[in-house]
Amino acid sequence: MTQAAGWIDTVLTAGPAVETIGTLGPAGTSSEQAALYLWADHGRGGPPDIALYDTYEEAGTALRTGAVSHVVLANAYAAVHSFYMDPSLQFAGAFLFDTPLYGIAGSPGRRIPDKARIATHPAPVALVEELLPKQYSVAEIRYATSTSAAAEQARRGETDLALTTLPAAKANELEFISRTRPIRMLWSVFTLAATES
Ligand SMILES: O=C(O)C(=O)C[C@]1(C(=O)O)C=C[C@@H](O)C=C1
Repeated sequence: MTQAAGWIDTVLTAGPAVETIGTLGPAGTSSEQAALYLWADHGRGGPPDIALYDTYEEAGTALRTGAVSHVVLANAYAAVHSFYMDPSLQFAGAFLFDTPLYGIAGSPGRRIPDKARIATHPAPVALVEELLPKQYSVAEIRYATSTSAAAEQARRGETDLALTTLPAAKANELEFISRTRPIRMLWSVFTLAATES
């Protein structure tokens, strides 16, 4: 079933201009794609100004210190509560946006053991069981800070495989060995809370 992407807009349109968007990197994450979508609809125009951080917490710090005007984060992120609870931050809106395709990928030509070490971000870990071809089983799950960081682990040979996105697989010259699918995801956008004068 397909569903159109759509917006819950509280202050995105009326609030501060979307000047710079901070989110989770490195390049190739779902978050980067979500930030590009946010920029396309609400950015100030011109080339996308997107700052990628190793963690969502670092993106939050960049928002609090004024290095970025907005942060976008996946609602599947376990610590999303820390953004909702922080009185210095303001929920600006949310949008439904499918992630890029996720699948299990490895370096072409590299032997995959029957029991494989697999890198993944914690949020989509259930997709490992869902997508791993039946001839393989999991020897070890190694958690990474993002789907792109997971792909980097597989490229460096620290794991046999990674659960990652299509853009991150391409950037790290990995090849999918499983079927792929997107994740229907709600994304939250935060700005700095307006200060009382
Ligand atoms: O690692 C990424 O690509 C992300 O953008 C993060 C993230 C998440 O934290 O939930 C985003 C959506 C998916 O559920 C999996 C991972």
